[in-house]
Amino acid sequence: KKRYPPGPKHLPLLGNLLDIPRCHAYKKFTKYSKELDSDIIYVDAAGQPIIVLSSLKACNDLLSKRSNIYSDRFHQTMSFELVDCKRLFAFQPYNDEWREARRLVVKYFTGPGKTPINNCITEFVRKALLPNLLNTPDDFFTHIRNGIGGSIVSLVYGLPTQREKDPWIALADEALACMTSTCVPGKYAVDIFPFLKHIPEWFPEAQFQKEARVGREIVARYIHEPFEASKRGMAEGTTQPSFVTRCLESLAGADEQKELLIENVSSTFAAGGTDTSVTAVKNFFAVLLLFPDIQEKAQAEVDSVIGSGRLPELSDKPNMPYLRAVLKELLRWNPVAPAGLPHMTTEDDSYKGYFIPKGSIVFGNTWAIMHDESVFPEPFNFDPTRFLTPEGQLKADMDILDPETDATFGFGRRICPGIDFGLASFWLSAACILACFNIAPELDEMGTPIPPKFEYLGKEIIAHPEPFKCRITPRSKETIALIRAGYDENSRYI
Ligand code: HEM
Repeated sequence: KKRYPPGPKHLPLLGNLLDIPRCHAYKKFTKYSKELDSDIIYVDAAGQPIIVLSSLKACNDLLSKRSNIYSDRFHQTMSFELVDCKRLFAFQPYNDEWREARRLVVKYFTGPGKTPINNCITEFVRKALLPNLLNTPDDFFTHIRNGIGGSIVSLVYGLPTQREKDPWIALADEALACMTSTCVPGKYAVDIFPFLKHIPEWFPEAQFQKEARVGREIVARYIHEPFEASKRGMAEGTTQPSFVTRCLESLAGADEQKELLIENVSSTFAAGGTDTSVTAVKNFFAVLLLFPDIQEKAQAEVDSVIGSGRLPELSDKPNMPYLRAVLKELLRWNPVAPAGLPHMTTEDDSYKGYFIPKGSIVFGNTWAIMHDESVFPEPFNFDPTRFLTPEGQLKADMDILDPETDATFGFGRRICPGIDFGLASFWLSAACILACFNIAPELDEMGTPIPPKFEYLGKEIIAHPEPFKCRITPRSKETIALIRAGYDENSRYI
């Protein structure tokens, strides 16, 4: 008899389907893992095996070291078929089409030659994020989206981007919301019982069909329209050099198949980076509000490194260990993608004597890994010093797990290809915000600070905070002048 990993008791047919919550499922998985004292657990979703790995070692052993059989994606009827995300390589099975897409990304976005990426991030922070925060601070959620998301869209498509309310970013936003909310495992009955996809939209309880139709239309527009606009701009000479223009030039005379590939890679890359990086920066605002002492200490470090008369640059990063530790702690304390993106096995396997069937959905439970008290004592406390030596330098030999490199960005062959981009935009935004602004709680009519409240609904793959309020004020006249000098107020465009 096959010995499956330990798991909660399950019902016949339904298995643990009724035990898996629709929100924050990773927390329930963490609880099971603790109760069963095992870093590998087995959950049965109406016959669909789910393996949850709750230690970095188990994730590395399986998702990384055996990534030849752990790199497939779960075929979710809702997102993959009904919303038609199958064109996006993040959702694609582990096959030649995915490999070809991934090769293009690696060629253009990773390794040496990242200067265009860094320049683009710097430009968007200085010409969009900072001026917008200065001019209309209450809309900071939108500004983060426009500043961070805009840099990715611009880098990929080279289209002129508006400093505020850019229509391409708005379209990307809408499409992302559809993608991330429809690919949550266990959320839709049609993912468990695929025959439900044949139910018509007018049928009672077929709300998912309406959601799928709306999502399908937006995702199709998002994949196609910016790509076509970029091609048009290339012909008219109005597009800046970008991933799309470079690919099309190097594949001159490319056939329709190759164009579809470039379109797929562009939209996936732009989508993969936007929500994640934007969420990390929103979480940074939350931390500044919650821990004013940390804000003060990080500001002191930034000031001491940049002196006066300039803004932080990416090259300052090695000289700001405290800020780096704050950002590591933020990625640990509140992971952007707490359960990562599920992988799937393509062959039977065994681990620690347990049988793992082919076709299992495999989660690397980042939340559990980052809140393991044996690795991070008092894991729910926000404490950047856990990454620092007593002298205030970053621990060199990271005897402790490093959230910048471990788990946060996934595992194995599917690991996030936007790590460099994500970390650079996160760091530069944080350093510039600290250099230019004080972030404080809102005041009530009596002038008393309102204690900040944060809510994470946990309904999607990315754990974004619900909108919250804060007071963002420039730190000095000098910072106002520096921000104003960095962009052209008379132009709508960046
Ligand atoms: C804080 C920032 C970010 C975080 C936390 C993050 C996290 C992740 C995670 C957990 C995965 C799943 C990996 C796996 O399956 O094991 C992923 C995949 C991916 N990410 Fe990121 N990411 C970030 C930024 C970015 C950026 C900036 C880009 C692009 C500009 C990007 C593009 C992608 C793509 C295309 C995939 C799909 C890879 C594939 O399936 O082959 N990400 N990311």
